[in-house]
Amino acid sequence: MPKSSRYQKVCDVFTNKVISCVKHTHLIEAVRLMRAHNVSAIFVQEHRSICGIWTEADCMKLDFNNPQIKSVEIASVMSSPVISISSQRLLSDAALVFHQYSVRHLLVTDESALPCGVISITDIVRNQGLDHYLQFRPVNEQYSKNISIVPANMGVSEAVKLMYERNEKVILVFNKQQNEHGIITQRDLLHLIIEHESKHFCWDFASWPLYQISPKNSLFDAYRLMSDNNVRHLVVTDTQEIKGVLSLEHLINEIESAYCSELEKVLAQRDIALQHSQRNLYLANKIIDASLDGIMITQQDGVIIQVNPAFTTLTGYQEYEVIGKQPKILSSGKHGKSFYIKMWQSIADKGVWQGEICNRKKNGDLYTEWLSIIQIREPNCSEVVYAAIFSDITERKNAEEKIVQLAYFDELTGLPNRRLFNDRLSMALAAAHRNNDMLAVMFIDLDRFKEINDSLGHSAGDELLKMVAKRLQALLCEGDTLARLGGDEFVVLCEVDNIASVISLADQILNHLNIPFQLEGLEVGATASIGAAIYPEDGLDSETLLKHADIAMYRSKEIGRNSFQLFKSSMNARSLERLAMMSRFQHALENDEFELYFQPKQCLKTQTIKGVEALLRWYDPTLGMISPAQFIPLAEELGLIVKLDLWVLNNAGMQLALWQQKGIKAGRLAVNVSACHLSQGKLSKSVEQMLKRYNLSGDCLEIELTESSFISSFSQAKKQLQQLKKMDVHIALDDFGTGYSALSYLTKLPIDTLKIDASFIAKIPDAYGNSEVVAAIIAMATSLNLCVVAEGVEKQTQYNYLQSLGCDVIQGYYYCRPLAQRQWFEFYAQLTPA
Ligand SMILES: Nc1nc2c(ncn2[C@@H]2O[C@@H]3COP(=O)(O)O[C@H]4[C@@H](O)[C@H](n5cnc6c(=O)[nH]c(N)nc65)O[C@@H]4COP(=O)(O)O[C@H]3[C@H]2O)c(=O)[nH]1
Repeated sequence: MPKSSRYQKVCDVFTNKVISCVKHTHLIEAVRLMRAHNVSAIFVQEHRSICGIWTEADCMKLDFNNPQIKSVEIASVMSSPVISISSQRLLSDAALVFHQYSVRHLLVTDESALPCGVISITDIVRNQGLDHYLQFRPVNEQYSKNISIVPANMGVSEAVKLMYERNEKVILVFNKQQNEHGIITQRDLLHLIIEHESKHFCWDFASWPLYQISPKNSLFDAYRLMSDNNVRHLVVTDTQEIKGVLSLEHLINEIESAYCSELEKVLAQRDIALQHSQRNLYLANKIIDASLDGIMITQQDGVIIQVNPAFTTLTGYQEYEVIGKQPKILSSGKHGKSFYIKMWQSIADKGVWQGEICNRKKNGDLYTEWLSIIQIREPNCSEVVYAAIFSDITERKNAEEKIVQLAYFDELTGLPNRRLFNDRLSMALAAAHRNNDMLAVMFIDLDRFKEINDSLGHSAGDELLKMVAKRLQALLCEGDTLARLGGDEFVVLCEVDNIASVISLADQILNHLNIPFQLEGLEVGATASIGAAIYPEDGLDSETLLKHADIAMYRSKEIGRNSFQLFKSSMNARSLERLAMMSRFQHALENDEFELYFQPKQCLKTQTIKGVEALLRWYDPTLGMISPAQFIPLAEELGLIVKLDLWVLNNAGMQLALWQQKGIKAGRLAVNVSACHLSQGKLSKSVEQMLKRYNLSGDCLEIELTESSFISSFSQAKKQLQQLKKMDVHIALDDFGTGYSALSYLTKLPIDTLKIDASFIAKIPDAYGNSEVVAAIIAMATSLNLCVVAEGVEKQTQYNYLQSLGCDVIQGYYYCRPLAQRQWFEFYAQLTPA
């Protein structure tokens, strides 16, 4: 079908005139009506509705010999029922109806189904624009060749009968007298009804002269000739000889067949398109069903018309629960009106909206979805539908938040971490610079946190850090930042008006931390060392301020902890010293700059020497003599403590071998071993190798450990100590009384000796309870069959008192200071005169 007419409707081409008569109308009246309106069909009505149709072609069925033909009632010759078509249907649909019912006229009905006109097959064909098609068809192929020619004097009824029998729509009449041909058509038969009585012969009804056309002409020429002369038949003549008749019907048939073949093509294409779209629809539905994204389709008024299975999975609503409802069923109430106004504005402007939205599931849970809403305009109509496609991104959002949390916050305390602190510090510095403000950066480091952690376990340590964070936070003002930089290190950033307020804040912090914490049913005290640096006095940039606050904090530690220090420029030198020591220490270990000193111990009962403790000394050519109290923590920090232990063990072994050679019998040599060495499970192996290397028995060696060695991994420590005992090595518990003094260790671990910390000995004898503590320790150790050594005995009074308590051994300046090797040999020589 030509493209232009593809969407033409019946109402575009029909004749909006319905000529009708009632059932009892006589034929003659009906024919008069038809002629008056120049129509080829008349409708018959009964009770105001159309019940039949009578057309020119129906004339053929009449008996013209019937003298009553004029008064035949139309109802007896009409065709019924009448086929109708809506004026809004496409012409292509009308063509199908013509075809289906083999009729040439259809009654056209309006939107209220009332008759409003007629459409004939000719109307359709004329409107199909197939003129070009007629131009390429010669008359030769189309006309009726066996046309009857009857004599002029033949009775007209006879001629009609002949036409009916031969199924011819025209008949030629030859008038011999005039040597002229005339023609009678179906339309002429209508005249016959009217003039039935006055005319009897064919020639009386025939039209002449005839319009002629050559078989070589095109059908288009024939069509023009017919339209120009308002005739419907042409006689086909070839060199004056009549070959047949070409009627408008032939042209129409020709056009019709072309039209039908076009129509078939179009229908075939439509079938393919339909199959295609059905397949597309099938695939689309499959995809929608299989989609992991939730899909919801709504009408223009928002009513939900389709959802997919993923919608149910994500929202919890079954299909039947939402179809026909509005999408607000999912609303979380978290977005204001303006959110939805913007969303719909975007859809109206761009046809699409994408974004995050918080909705509510059927079970009430809130979830965040990534939603795309697409406006879809339905083809060939103004209807709009909306497709909402969404995925649940709650987990992703949570993960993102978690990432931000992890990136900027300390997981344990929830405080800002170093990164966030640095950001805030930079911003605060920029603002302080603009407004000439003063800022304080305060480093807070818990004292002896490691011991708490080691003795009570990591989870208790974590709990303590959380409680400390809470206490610190409670002391700060809004706008101040408290961050945890790691371990037991906290840092505060606050805007201050003067130095006094910094000192006051530090005091408050120290006081609040001094209040004991309740940790796993125990009261645990915590102190802190605090250092602060002030902007702009102590530094203009983050790095300098942090460094100076750190140095001040270290100074607090050095002066005895639980204190606060403001940065002073002189501190810088000390910190540089520490740095220098760090790099020197590594060098010292590699270059054997360490030396063992020996401090003998005395048995109080026999007044004789009872063992020796090996004490490490470091003499650096530039830094001078450095105390183990300084470099042991440094070695721990640098991860070199085990290496240092091995150096000591090896040198102790070397000494013992030498002493044996020299015949020195001073009892066991005690060696201090780090907690780390024991907890790594390497100590017994190290000792075994050393004893083997110097061919020594374990009995000549004592290992001094502090309580912290057992706490981090008790079972590991126990195993190690049992191994040492198997080698006959003695074990001493050092600094007893300073740690947690958990008595259970004394019974569960194979400990031989208990060393009372010098801090107790320094205070005895006194009236403040220290004497009682020492007395109790000695009594307990005796009852557990442990040897007791009192450390740091300097005075005669201490000596006497310890003796009165039945203490086994003393160690301290009172008996002997730690001695270098040569001095030690001399000391020993004095004890045993030759
Ligand atoms: N005021 C006073 N002090 C006295 C007296 N008698 C002894 N001392 C000192 O007390 C400390 C005793 O050693 P410690 O308690 O094991 O305490 C030791 C020990 O824990 C550690 N240490 C020393 N040598 C080593 C070692 O080779 N390895 C390890 N891991 N630690 C060591 O360093 C700590 C300090 O060692 P030093 O400075 O040598 O200090 C030694 C010693 O010189 C006295 O009458 N009065």
